Amino acid sequence: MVSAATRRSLLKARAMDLITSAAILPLLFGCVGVFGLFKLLQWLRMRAYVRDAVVVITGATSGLGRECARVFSAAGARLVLCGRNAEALEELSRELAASPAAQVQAHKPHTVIFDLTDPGATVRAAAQILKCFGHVDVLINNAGISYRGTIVDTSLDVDKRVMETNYFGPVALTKALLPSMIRRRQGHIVAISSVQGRIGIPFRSAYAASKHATQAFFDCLRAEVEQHDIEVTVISPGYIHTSLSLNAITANGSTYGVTDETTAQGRSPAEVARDVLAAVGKKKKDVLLAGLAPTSAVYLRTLAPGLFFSLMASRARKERKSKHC
Ligand SMILES: NC(=O)C1=CN([C@@H]2O[C@H](COP(=O)(O)OP(=O)(O)OC[C@H]3O[C@@H](n4cnc5c(N)ncnc54)[C@H](OP(=O)(O)O)[C@@H]3O)[C@@H](O)[C@H]2O)C=CC1
Ligand SMILES: CCCCCCCCCCCCCCCC(=O)OCC(=O)COP(=O)(O)O
Repeated sequence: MVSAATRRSLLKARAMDLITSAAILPLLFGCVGVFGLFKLLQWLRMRAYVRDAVVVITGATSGLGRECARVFSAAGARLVLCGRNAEALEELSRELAASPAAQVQAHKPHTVIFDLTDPGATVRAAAQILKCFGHVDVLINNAGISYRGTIVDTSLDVDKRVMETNYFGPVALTKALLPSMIRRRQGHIVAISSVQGRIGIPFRSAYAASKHATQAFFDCLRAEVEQHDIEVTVISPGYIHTSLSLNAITANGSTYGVTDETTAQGRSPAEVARDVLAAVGKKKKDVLLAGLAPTSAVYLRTLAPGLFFSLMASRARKERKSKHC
């Protein structure tokens, strides 16, 4: 014999089952569907923004720049590849022209060779860049060098070289291309900065200073060119597995020539390049592409500066001991 109370609770359970299957599940699928649709539309809009856009990439001969070239080419962009090594640029240009994406869209990349530390050459290069397709839609200021050394031992020439490459070069190129963007009321300027544009870590003074200057300049630019419908994106990655540490310069200006463990363990440049494409496609203003520790360090610098400075001092002591400097 089943009691009335048990029958009632059985009925209740059946009703709950019905509601779950009749309301919750369709609601859940609906939400997933709407989210999927939103993501698809976002992806389509991003693709449309980049397809056929004239994209200029500095430092395209290596690392992140080369991967950005591959990713933007696959997305259908018309590329102007910049660097100092003509042979490396031509090789990349041939590779991209032969890729399946180029077979469909037939955009052969242009190459422009110049050294960012030479302001005259940079201004002449800007004129050459504008001649390639008649205008620039997206400028990716990616080229850069890093540095390792103690401040006390570093010659001022080294500080200047890092600033010229990472700051004055991109600033000169941006200023030279900006008037044409303003006339067209269209354009997008990207600066590849670094986590070190947000925090200063020991033995990276010149590099961190150049990246802090980059962050500040492009933040000011964003505010000034908003009235002309020009977008500005600053991207601050953490470690990436590239030749950055190998090519870094030391206190006396010589090449460091070592791939640090932090660099070797960094993210793949192809993955970061896809994040750059997404940031551009979504017209993001400021993007920090870093893991938990560097991201926490950035917040700590603002919220608990005293603690951050103690951590950096202890990092300096440890590094000095391990490198006897
Ligand atoms: N790797 C990392 O851990 C991180 C890198 N970044 C940033 O990413 C950007 C790309 O660096 P990454 O790919 O890692 O390093 P790479 O050393 O692999 O590439 C640097 C690129 O910059 C170019 N370059 C250097 N100096 C000049 C110059 N004077 N004139 C013109 N081009 C120059 C190089 O060209 P050439 O072949 O002629 O030397 C090369 O193409 C840099 O701005 C760097 O600060 C940011 C965060 C982390
Ligand atoms: C989980 C809680 C952690 C609390 C915070 C602890 C503080 C940890 C300090 C982390 C410092 C991160 C430094 C990251 C530097 C970086 O990513 O730089 C990117 C580059 O530009 C690399 O250039 P480099 O020439 O230095 O290789």
